[in-house]
Amino acid sequence: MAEFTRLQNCLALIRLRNPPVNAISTTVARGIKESLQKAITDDTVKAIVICGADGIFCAGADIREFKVHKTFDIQLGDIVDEIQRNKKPVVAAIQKLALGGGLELALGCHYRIAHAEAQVGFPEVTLGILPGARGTQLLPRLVGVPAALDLIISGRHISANEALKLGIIDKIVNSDPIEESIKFAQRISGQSSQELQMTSDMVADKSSALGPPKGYTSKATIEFFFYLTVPGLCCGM
Ligand SMILES: CCCCCC/C=C/CC(=O)SCCNC(=O)CCNC(=O)[C@H](O)C(C)(C)COP(=O)(O)OP(=O)(O)OC[C@H]1O[C@@H](n2cnc3c(N)ncnc32)[C@H](O)[C@@H]1OP(=O)(O)O
Repeated sequence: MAEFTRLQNCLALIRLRNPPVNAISTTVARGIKESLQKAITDDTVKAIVICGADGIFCAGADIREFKVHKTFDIQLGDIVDEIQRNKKPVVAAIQKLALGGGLELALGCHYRIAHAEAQVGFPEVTLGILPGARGTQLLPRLVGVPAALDLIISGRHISANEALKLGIIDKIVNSDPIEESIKFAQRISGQSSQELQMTSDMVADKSSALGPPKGYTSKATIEFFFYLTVPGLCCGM
C-alpha cells in the first residue's frame, strides 16, 4: 500500500509500504495514485514528498506479481506522467535502494534527495525487459544517451555518489533523507505553481531533441538494445 499523511506546513507525505523492499504491486501503485490525487486536489498542500517505509525507497516492480499477472490494469507510467503534469513540486526521498520502477517513480519527481549509502539502477535487463514507465526517456534527459544506455543495458546498481555526479540525484545526505526532503520541500513550496510549470515546460521543450515524450521507445533503440543483449548477436559472441 501507500500511506498518505498530511504534514504541518502545507506538505503531504506519500510512503510506499510493501515489505520487505517496498516493491510496486498493484495495491502499492493504486495507493500512490490515490495519494497523489489527494495531495494534488487539496489546495492547502503546496509540496509533496514520496518515500519508502522501513529505511528503503523501492526495489521496483513486485516480482511476486509477475507470476500471477500478464498485464496490469494500472500503469506506473501514467502515475509518473501525473507527477510531472501536476503543478506542485514533488521530492523523492531515497533510502537504500531505488531500482527499476522505483527509480522511474523517483525520476518522475522534480527533485531527488538520497542517503549517501543508497544505490540506484535499472535491473530490468536481468529479467529480459526494458524500463517501461518513462525511464527510457527521463534517464537520458538527465544524464545523456550514452550514460543512460550504459545503465539500462548493464542493469548495474550505482552508488549515490556516482548518481550525483551523473545528475540522477540532486543531493546526497548522511542524515535521514526523508527529514531532509521535508525541509527542502518546505523551502521550495513557496515557488509558484506557474514558475514550476514554466520551468518543467522549458526543460521538456529543450530536451525534446532526445526524442518524443511519454512511453516512447524508438525502434532503433530497441534494435540496438537487443543487438547488445541477445547472445550471439553482439561482437560475434
Ligand atoms: C502495478 C505495476 C507495477 C509495474 C511497475 C513498473 C515496472 C517496472 C519493472 C521493474 O521494476 S523490474 C525490476 C524489479 N526489481 C528487481 O529485479 C530487483 C530484484 N531484487 C534484487 O536485486 C535484490 O533482492 C535486492 C532488492 C537488491 C536486495 O538484495 P539483498 O541481497 O539485500 O536481499 P535479497 O535476499 O535478495 O532480498 C530480500 C527480500 O526481498 C525480496 N525482494 C527483492 N526484490 C523484490 C521485488 N522486486 N519484488 C518482491 N520481492 C522482492 C526477496 O525475495 C527477499 O525476500 P525473502 O522473503 O526475504 O526471501
